[in-house]
Amino acid sequence: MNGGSRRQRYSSEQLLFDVPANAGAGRWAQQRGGVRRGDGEIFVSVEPATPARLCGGDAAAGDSPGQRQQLSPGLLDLHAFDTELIPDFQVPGIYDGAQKFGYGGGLDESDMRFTSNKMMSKSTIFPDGNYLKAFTEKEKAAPVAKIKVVVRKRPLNKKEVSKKEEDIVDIEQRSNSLTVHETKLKVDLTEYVEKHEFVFDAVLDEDVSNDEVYRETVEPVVPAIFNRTKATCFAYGQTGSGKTYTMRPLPLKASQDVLRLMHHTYRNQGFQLYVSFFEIYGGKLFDLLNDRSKLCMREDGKQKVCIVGLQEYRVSDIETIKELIEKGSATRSTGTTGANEESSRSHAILQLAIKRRVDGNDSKPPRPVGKLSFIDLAGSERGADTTDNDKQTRIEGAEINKSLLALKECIRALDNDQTHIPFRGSKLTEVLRDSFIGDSRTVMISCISPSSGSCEHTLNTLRYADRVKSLSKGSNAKKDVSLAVPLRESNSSPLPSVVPSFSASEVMNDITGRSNFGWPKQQYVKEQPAPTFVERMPKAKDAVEFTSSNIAEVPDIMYQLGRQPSRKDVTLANNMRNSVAYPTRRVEPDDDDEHLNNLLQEEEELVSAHRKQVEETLDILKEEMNILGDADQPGFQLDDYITRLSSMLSQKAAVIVDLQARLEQFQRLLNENNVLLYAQSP
Ligand SMILES: Nc1ncnc2c1ncn2[C@@H]1O[C@H](COP(=O)(O)OP(=O)(O)OP(=O)(O)O)[C@@H](O)[C@H]1O
Repeated sequence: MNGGSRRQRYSSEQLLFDVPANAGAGRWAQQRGGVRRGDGEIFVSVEPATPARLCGGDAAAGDSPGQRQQLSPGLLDLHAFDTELIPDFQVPGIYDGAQKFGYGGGLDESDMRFTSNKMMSKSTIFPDGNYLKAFTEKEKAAPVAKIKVVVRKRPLNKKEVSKKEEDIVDIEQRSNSLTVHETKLKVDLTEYVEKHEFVFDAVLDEDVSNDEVYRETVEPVVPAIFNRTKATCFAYGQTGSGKTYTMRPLPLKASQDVLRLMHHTYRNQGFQLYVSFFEIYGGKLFDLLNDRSKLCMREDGKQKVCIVGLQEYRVSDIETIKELIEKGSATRSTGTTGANEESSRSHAILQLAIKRRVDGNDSKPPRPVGKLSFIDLAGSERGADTTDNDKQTRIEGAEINKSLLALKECIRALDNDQTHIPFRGSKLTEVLRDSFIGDSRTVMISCISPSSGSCEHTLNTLRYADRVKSLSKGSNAKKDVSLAVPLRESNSSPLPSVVPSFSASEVMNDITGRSNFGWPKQQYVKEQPAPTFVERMPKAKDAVEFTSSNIAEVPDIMYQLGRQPSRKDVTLANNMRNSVAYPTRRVEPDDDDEHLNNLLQEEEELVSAHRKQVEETLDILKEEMNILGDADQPGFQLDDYITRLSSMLSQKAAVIVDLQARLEQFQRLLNENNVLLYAQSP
């Protein structure tokens, strides 16, 4: 049938299809017959003579073609059949076979959306959100990158639209790149747009569904957790950027795949699935599946982290998992921030653990095999969220910042195969310790808002993602390449009329402070981290005070000055790039550790200073109670009362000022570390 195509036999392949939940025989049979070939369409043939077996879930099995079968939700397992090979796309499946079996119909291509045209990677989304999917042994064994960084942009929300904020993020899915258009002001107050371009492993725009996010991120790592791999998927981004929206569906989808593999590919091999769900809030652990009971973290003799008291539920059906996830999510700590009414104040960690009972021995506990952890991080900017929130929120922010910094450090250390991994940097990384040692995979989903009002946070998120990406060995992640392009709008007066004409070398001089043409220096020098660039530069003692970005950006600076850089300018910039030595702060591999340690030490000192302040205040309070008591007594000495009260108030003020100074110092350090987070070289 359908001549002209090559034919391929999948005798040794086993293809597993998830049958959509509501795709009983009726639905399938009622579809219009046949599936046409072509780009993105499927064609399937099961030859009458080929033994094909349909089974799975509660579907009735039939062993020979021509036999009518009842399909119901579950798994459809097809093997040993022929199929036509269609260039670029093929799905060996059941549709024509189904006709032969007497279904009288297949699926029309309009009912199917293929998201991949890779051989043997087949996924179909039905309009109702159900899906048909096939895996092969080959697919299972496909290597998965150790660190994968994916960016997801959410749509503008109503609030942003009503404030007339613009979408400033362009996504180019085909090249996995995105551009942020940042509007800035020149010295003469005309606007210009600075473009920041990034490349990641995948970029997903606002139209991409949660199903597609799953396929791009977690799906490829699922088979690996049956093979001793520990995989971690986390979402990162400012509050309201869509972390929870993105993360929430992933565990359930992964569970479906895990169950499918357990019940089919690894049938009768003793694998079991366990679910746990907890949160880290203010440095403490709470079980989200056990009335938020407080948990303790302990290390055993082998330095393995155990969370004492954490309830793990053994699950074997998707409904139970769904209930558990819903229960845990409802228990999670949320609060309100300026950007999100239901903001996560904690890091929520949901773990799917695969264990194995060896030789059916029920007396021994099952052995841990692999684990998949989903982390919905609290908003990344919460530490800086000091304006419209209270003290408690700011303390939460400090804790969150610390854990994000520590998380980045751990990923970096892991990817460098460093022996020392700074797990102790935060509760989050301590908890994840066993997910990071051995054969591990990390998927980071950076969530960004497209709105102009969130530009700074978006850039910070992307820089963090870029940093994580650049940690990945062999990464060819393009760094934040910024280009300043004058706005062509009427209110932007063209700069050439107001600025003198400079050559690149003059601009270079200006950057180095030798001459500033009367213009404030900052106007020319963009804050522009260039993570690996400085590292690659040779060091020299007496080199001028350049930053890595200054030189790389000469042509950009020329643009800012309204000048089109000539080829000579660009060449000069390139030459400078290659020859000038950089004395900028070189970040040694252990610098981050040191910062982290400083931060932790400062934090300890702050807490003990606070404790001292409370004790001292209590003493003063007692004293105050005494003088108030005296005031009620006959013979009350007013002069004495005034002197003592004045002294006490001064003491109280001094103690508070002292604590305040320490707190400010700590906040500064946090902010610096935050800057480092985005700007450091690996
Ligand atoms: N891709 C998207 N498509 C449609 N709506 C989205 C998308 N991403 C987020 N939203 C909506 O935006 C709002 C904020 O999203 P969400 O709660 O996931 O943010 P968050 O990053 O988890 O915030 P926080 O850190 O404060 O918890 C929600 O109402 C959510 O439904």
